[in-house]
Amino acid sequence: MTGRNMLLALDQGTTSTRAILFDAGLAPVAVAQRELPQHFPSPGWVEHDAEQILAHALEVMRQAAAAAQRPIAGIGITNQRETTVLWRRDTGQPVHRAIVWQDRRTADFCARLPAGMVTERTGLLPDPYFSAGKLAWLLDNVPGARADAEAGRLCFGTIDSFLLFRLTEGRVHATDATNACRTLLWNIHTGEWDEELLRLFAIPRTILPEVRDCAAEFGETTALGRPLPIRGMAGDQHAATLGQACFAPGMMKSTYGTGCFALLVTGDQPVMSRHRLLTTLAWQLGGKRAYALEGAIFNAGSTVQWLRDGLGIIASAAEATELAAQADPAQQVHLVPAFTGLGAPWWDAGARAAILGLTRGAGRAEICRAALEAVAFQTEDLLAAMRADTGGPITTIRVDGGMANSDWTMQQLADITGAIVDRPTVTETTALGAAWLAGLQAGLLPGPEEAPTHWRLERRFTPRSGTDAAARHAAWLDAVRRVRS
Ligand SMILES: Nc1ncnc2c1ncn2[C@@H]1O[C@H](COP(=O)(O)OP(=O)(O)O)[C@@H](O)[C@H]1O
Ligand SMILES: O=P(O)(O)OC[C@H](O)CO
Repeated sequence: MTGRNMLLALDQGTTSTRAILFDAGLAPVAVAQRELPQHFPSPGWVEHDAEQILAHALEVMRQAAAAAQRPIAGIGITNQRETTVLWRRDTGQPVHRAIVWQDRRTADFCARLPAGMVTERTGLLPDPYFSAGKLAWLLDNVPGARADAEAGRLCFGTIDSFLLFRLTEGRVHATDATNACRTLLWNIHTGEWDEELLRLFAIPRTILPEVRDCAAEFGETTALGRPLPIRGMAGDQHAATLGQACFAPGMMKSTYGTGCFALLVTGDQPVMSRHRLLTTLAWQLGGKRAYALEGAIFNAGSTVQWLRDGLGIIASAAEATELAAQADPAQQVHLVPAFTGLGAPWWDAGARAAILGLTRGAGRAEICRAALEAVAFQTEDLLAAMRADTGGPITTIRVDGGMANSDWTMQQLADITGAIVDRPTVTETTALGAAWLAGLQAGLLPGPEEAPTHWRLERRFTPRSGTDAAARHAAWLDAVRRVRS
């Protein structure tokens, strides 16, 4: 970076909202965070209070920005994807709580959709995970919403779009292409809202945001006490791909937070998956789209949380690793973490979690090992699908997210997948990617075609021989077969 300006990233995630101030070398200098309350009004339903998200976003951005000793050249926003907000154009007030990506209320509706047509246009599957079904539910279930929407009185958006609207006091109703491509309403081939899909979901065009590049002038906010430009925007997994500097086809990042999201960059043409992966945007810059194959696993770190809070067999996430390392290698215990069904490549909403292979000799250590190993096995299932879709090997995985802190788990990941696992020095890659986008737009950083300056290796995990990886993975697949609905 040639200037000395700073960059502010806002990472609005499923369980927390974080702001990170980055210095001129893209090193984090200040962090502020708030946990986000979750609402579960019915089994399988998950909601967030969008006003509370805004309040937390303002609070953490103000805290982090207070540490800035130089001018802030731009704000980058990154967010939990698919989560759906519908709000009044005149006041900015949401008409209902946000419906979160994990929410399954539209499962029956989605099961009736024409899967081939939806996948061909969006690269996605007609699953309740995505926004369009949630938006249709809001229009049909909030009194007066459909009439107000048709009269142009409502706005739809994902969290990025809602925050932008409010940060700019209603002047800008926009989103970026990576968030748009997760709605099930945006055509990944044309890069536009798709008329056929709008008809299928009965969505009035007037409520949709304008779609911009990930690095663009999104408007100015005065919410931090001085005018600041918003210059970057991307869904969190796409921002993490940029933060991991996965700029070339064949590069892959895998984020192990609550869930796990693996993106393999495939280049400037979409690779349509034949193995139930998602075809998605990696980024859109300078009007040009880059594509990726994505595998989404719904439960990764959340399984460790369940061991701690549900079963109560560990006191901290770190203890799971300590116990796993002591487990009896002769015990063949498997934990299939299908707490909310199975994501890619199975897409089985009815599957439920199970622990299999227990004997009287099995205990806490073996269950912890099974929980951590499940992450490696599930990643291998995604990699197998990616290899089959692209016809090429995957040699290296760049990892991040809370669970990537577990050295033992990362070594298992290398052993099971046969790929090198690289962990960078900055594991806040989502925020890093958003800051990078803002820096790019501000003209302070080079584009993806030039050698990245913001990625440095912290630790490399190399696959070991003699670990019976193939036999262990085969036993895992047998366990998955048993929990399928
Ligand atoms: N040392 C560790 N070993 C295993 N899991 C861990 C460890 N540290 C954190 N985690 C898991 O990582 C998750 C938090 O990661 P984070 O990236 O902050 O998630 P998110 O952004 O989805 O909220 C938690 O679910 C936690 O159980
Ligand atoms: O909030 P995270 O980090 O769990 O990410 C959520 C994903 O974007 C959902 O698709």
